[in-house]
This record gives sequence, structure tokens and C-alpha cells, in this order.
Amino acid sequence: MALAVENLSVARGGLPLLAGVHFRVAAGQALILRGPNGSGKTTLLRSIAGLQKPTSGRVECAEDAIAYAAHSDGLKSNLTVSENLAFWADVFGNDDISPALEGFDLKSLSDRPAHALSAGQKRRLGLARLLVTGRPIWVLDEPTVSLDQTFVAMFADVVKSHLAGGGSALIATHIDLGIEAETLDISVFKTDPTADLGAFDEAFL
Ligand SMILES: Nc1ncnc2c1ncn2[C@@H]1O[C@H](COP(=O)(O)OP(=O)(O)OP(=O)(O)O)[C@@H](O)[C@H]1O
Repeated sequence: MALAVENLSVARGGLPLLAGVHFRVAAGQALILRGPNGSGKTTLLRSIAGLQKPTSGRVECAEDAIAYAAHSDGLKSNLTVSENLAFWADVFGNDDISPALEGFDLKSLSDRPAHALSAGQKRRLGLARLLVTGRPIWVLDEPTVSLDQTFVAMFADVVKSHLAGGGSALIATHIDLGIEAETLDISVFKTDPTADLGAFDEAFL
């Protein structure tokens, strides 16, 4: 099993959001996360990626196995497309950026500074970084925002090829990516907003 999430509870801004979250993602498989706006998908993904501490529970996977792509592209605006990819490749101990340039059709833009890219092009560059990480578990938060239909399909092909190579993916998305994958609606783990009332300190009244 590539990724196992067990009895995970997460909170944001001090408010409990989700409790008892559990699922498994095997090598070669993807899991699509759904849930209404504000339900906690980003918070859950950040906790799984190790960017914030869960309130309780466990995330099990190999060390340094996760590559996380957040809402924001996190690009270095004064570096070109190639330089951005080379920078990240170096961080992850790789030196070949060609698959990333090809996978997201960035070759013709390779010498353009990131600040001079359109929103969709920035997104493609942000996602292309996944291919230089060499990491097997992709945790992706709304990866297709700003992408047109052609590039949504291109992104789906990149994910399919990652899965075919034994990788895994956990993807929060509101759209149908056309990837063969199970879907999990995280609303089932929503914390009961009344659950903490029993612990309320009556001395405050
Ligand atoms: N920095 C923050 N501080 C406090 N609360 C936050 C913060 N960021 C988000 N929240 C709140 O946490 C809750 C969960 O937000 P989260 O971004 O995890 O939801 P989401 O399911 O990813 O939403 P969306 O589909 O809109 O992207 C929301 O009620 C949101 O308002």
C-alpha cells in the first residue's frame, strides 16, 4: 500500500473540520477527493503532505514519498520556465527536465520568465514540477484550475502515465478528469459542529 490514512482528524483556525478520515491508495491507483467548498479538502491534503499537524490519527507512507501541488503555483517569477524546472529538479536531486517540458507542452515557452506566463501556462509549469520530483505519491489540490480542456486532457494523460509506472495520486477536484479512480466524498467525515458542546465550560456563562 503506497498511502494509508488512518483515523485522521484535522482542524483549521482552531475549528475541527474532519474526523476519522480513513482510506488507502495502492501503487498504480488514484483516489479522487470530493466535497463542497469549505469542507476541508485543502486542510486534509496539507495534513497528509505534512504541512500541518493533524489533530489525531496517522498517515503512513514511505519517507519523502509525497509531492504536493497546492492551489498556488509557487513559481520563481524572475526565472524562466526551464530555470524554474531546473531549480526544482536540483532540489529533488534530478537533472533531466525534458519529460516535464514535454509532458506539459512547455518547450516553446522554455525561455520565458514565469512572470510573463498566462494563468494557465503558470499552472502547467507548476504541475510540470511533479515530473522532476521523482516522488511516487502525488497529492494534488485542484490541479486543473485555469487549464483549458486540451490541457486538462494533457494533465490527465500525465497522471495516467504516472499511475501506469507504479505511482499513486490523491486528487481533490471538482471536475471529471477521465481518470479511472475511486471517489471519496469527504463530507462523510465532517465533524459534528455540536460535538464539542459537552466540553463547554459552564463557568463562562
Ligand atoms: N488560514 C485559515 N485560517 C482559518 N480558517 C481557514 C483558513 N483557511 C481556510 N479556512 C477555513 O477552513 C475550512 C476548510 O477550508 P479548506 O480550504 O480546507 O476547504 P476546501 O474543501 O478545500 O474548500 P474549497 O473547495 O473551497 O477549496 C473553511 O471553512 C475555511 O473557511
